[in-house]
Amino acid sequence: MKTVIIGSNHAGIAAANTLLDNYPGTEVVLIDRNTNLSYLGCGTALWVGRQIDGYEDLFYTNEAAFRKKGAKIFMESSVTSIDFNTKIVHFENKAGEKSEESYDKLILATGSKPIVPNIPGKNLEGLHFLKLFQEGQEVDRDMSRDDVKTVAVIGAGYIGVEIAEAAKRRGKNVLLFDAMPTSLASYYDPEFTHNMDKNLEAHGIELHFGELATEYRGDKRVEQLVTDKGTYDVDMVINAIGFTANSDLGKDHLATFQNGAYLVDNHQKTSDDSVYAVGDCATIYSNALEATTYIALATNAVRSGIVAGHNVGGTELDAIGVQGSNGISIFGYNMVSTGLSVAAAKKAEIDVDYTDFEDLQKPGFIKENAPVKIRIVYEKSSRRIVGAQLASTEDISANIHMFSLAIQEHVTIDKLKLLDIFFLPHFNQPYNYITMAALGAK
Ligand SMILES: Cc1cc2nc3c(=O)[nH]c(=O)nc-3n(C[C@H](O)[C@H](O)[C@H](O)COP(=O)(O)OP(=O)(O)OC[C@H]3O[C@@H](n4cnc5c(N)ncnc54)[C@H](O)[C@@H]3O)c2cc1C
Ligand SMILES: NC(=O)C1=CN([C@@H]2O[C@H](COP(=O)(O)OP(=O)(O)OC[C@H]3O[C@@H](n4cnc5c(N)ncnc54)[C@H](O)[C@@H]3O)[C@@H](O)[C@H]2O)C=CC1
Repeated sequence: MKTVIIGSNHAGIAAANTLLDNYPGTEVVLIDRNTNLSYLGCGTALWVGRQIDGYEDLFYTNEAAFRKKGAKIFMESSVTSIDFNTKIVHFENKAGEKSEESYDKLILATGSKPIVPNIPGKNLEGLHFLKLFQEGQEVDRDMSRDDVKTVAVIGAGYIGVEIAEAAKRRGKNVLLFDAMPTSLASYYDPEFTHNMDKNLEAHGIELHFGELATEYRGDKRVEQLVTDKGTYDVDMVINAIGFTANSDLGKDHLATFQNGAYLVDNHQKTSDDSVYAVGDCATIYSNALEATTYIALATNAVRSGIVAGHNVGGTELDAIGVQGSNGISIFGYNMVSTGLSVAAAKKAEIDVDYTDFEDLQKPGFIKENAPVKIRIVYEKSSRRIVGAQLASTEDISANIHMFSLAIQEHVTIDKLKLLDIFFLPHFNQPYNYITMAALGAK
């Protein structure tokens, strides 16, 4: 059997490795238009902000590794069209030479693309996006210019907040814009984002929330950013207002979601029996929403690639859905969340309650210690947990995995009240904040 995989980043790589490692004899062909594969975008801000020495270690595999496993791999080759009837993929390399590959099974792993603000001045120099490794390099180069003193970041989601920190660490004046009234509004409730906003301000980042960019102005290069509330002199702009699915190749043939992502079942199969879709170009099932949705995360890309790989290889494997668990660490302030915030639940018309608690991570007699804020969100009628948020300067990240499992397994808030949580003063308190928050639920 021959499988062609279009896109060899996180999702495509996971699917290819699953097939190559578990199904000897399977013919695998990978096609990608980029020069590199496996770039960990999460490292861009760390590298641009000089928190790590360089980008070299942000790649975890390469072309040679796939050749060694017996796969055919075509890099710098763009798939231009797919004939779904004859099962042939047409592609073109950078020299313009056209080729084709037939398939028995096709895995679409074409990922996502940044949403482009459609405002005047969008072709000026000094405007950036942050998706590809090469775009990270361009941002890094621009930040190295002495005449780039003020950087505007549009979008205070995960990419925006992380790159705002990086720009500040590079000594720039940083203006951070978002349409919403706080940073990270899609992931956390205001009681949490306000702390992050204070943290950003305390580190000198100028916040402009509830403000919409309307124009980039300049001669050749951007010189001003105009919003619905003011005009700002800037030397560089980084746009980070979210991703949308890159489904150009199959959107006329395959069923799609409202944002264009390929609709997939729990085997990652699309509406065409021979075609699978994985990662950022596909939908995902949310256990919190109990519905199909779109969540662009590398973690989901890898898991969906594994599921598709096994199903294509011949082993039935059901995806179990996700919670969209995520985390961020900015100037030492850590936030993690999973499932739905109260705001997200309201938007999805799920009637929820929540319980909050705040306490030190460890008993008061331990010197190295900091407060932790927790919110657990649960559905009013069923009392199932649908979300959790934690924030602290302590490393509270591992707590969120338990809440992810709780959402997946439909655990109620009441089940959490007497959960066996160990105590050791080096780590936590006997009256653990998870227990205390659960006990406080209405
Ligand atoms: C700056 C940044 C930081 C991030 N940080 C995190 C993080 O901390 N945690 C996390 O979970 N996620 C993070 N993400 C999100 C994560 O990177 C994506 O969810 C992930 O890359 C999705 O993987 P994918 O393989 O589905 O798609 P993509 O990474 O988008 O890869 C798609 C591939 O398809 C190829 N392709 C597309 N069209 C064609 C075509 N026509 N022909 C040939 N090839 C094609 C592309 O060249 C690309 O290599 C971050 C993203 C960015 C940009
Ligand atoms: N730590 C992590 O897990 C990371 C995850 N990622 C993922 O990569 C994807 C893309 O990241 P982001 O681009 O940061 O998307 P995002 O969805 O995290 O944030 C986009 C932000 O832009 C704002 N916005 C939307 N339209 C706007 C407009 N016209 N003007 C001003 N603001 C506007 C939104 O309110 C939102 O705060 C996301 O799925 C994200 O979860 C990215 C970086 C790190």
